[in-house]
Amino acid sequence: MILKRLSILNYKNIRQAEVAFSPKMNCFFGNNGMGKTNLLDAIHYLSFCKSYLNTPESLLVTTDEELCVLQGAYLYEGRDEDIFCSIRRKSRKQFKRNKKEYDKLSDHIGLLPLVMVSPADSELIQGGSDERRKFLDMIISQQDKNYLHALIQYNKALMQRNVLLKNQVTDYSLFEVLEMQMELYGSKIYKDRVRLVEELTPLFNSYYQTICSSSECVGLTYISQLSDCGLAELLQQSRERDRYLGYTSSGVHKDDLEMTLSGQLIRRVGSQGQNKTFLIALKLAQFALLAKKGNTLPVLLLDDIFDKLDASRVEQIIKLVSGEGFGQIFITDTNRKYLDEILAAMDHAYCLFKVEQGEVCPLEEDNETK
Ligand SMILES: Nc1ncnc2c1ncn2[C@@H]1O[C@H](COP(=O)(O)OP(=O)(O)OP(=O)(O)O)[C@@H](O)[C@H]1O
Repeated sequence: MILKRLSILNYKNIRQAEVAFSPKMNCFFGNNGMGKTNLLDAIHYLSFCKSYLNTPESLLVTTDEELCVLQGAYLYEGRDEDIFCSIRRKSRKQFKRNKKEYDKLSDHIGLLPLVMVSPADSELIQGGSDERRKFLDMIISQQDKNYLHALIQYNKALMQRNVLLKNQVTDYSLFEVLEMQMELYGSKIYKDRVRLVEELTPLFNSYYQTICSSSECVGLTYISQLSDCGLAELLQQSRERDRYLGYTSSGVHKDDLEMTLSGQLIRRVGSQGQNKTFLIALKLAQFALLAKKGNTLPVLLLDDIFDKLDASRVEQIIKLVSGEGFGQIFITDTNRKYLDEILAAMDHAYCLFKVEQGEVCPLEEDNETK
């Protein structure tokens, strides 16, 4: 899958842009705060109907404007796909595929697979378990519509159970109905997450070892109460405690993905460069898995990935992304040095852009096919 052209009207600090991309490597450089991340975020929005940075919709529209429009022209395994999105302040957004509006935005998820690596990923290590669950859920949802459906239904039942708990309802038959639904959808979510972590781990280990060129030992372990007990039983057992707490304390919404370096939690022992390497390896593993299981290669967005990495790790990453196995790549950096190294190592077509004050300018002299 390839994003051929992107047009942007009033997305954050990008007031207007019409950009044609290379099917392979697209590099963007510019000073801090110029709009490089915003550009990648707009591409992310077209795949996931939301900002990667979880920016509220009202803050996506340029400060003094009312309407934001994103339009992407894609080539998907030989056929054209046009994706259109308009966001108006204080109004429902419109999302269309080939001029037809979606009934449900969830129908769009997975159509345009995409993996983004961003400085904001540090939250995966430093943040709460919800960040890590979202990461797993987002990968599986891109491959499996039933998973996204199960997640939506599980969360609905969970919210309803929490309302019963808050209102101190004691009619257990009402709990039973909701707990049956949570068991049904929760056990699918649990099994799919277990399988994902099993599949991701060897790929992740291999990328980590390649990038750090040493034998630092890293690990991923999925932690769930469901590994010892069925969810219906857990929920029934915890009803009294949950009524006291006012929320549901057991279930797949409490699961976690443990991330370790040399057997210790990486958030406690990892250096900034080790954390960054860990996250890049994890995202490349995600890419490899989506590429293997899907019908098309995902788009890869690499936002400012070289900061904090030593020269040898940078060299390994440059080798990886300029080699085979990837499709279309968008990469940003504050200076051209690393981007030029990537372009020098490649034998494919590429585009190079300068991003300045929200304007995306192609550099004609570099815009050649080798
Ligand atoms: N809704 C908005 N309207 C106008 N400008 C906005 C809006 N939201 C964010 N911005 C501006 O976008 C700029 C940030 O852009 P972005 O994060 O893309 O920078 P960047 O080029 O990636 O920088 P860095 O190299 O520091 O990561 C900031 O100047 C911010 O004020």
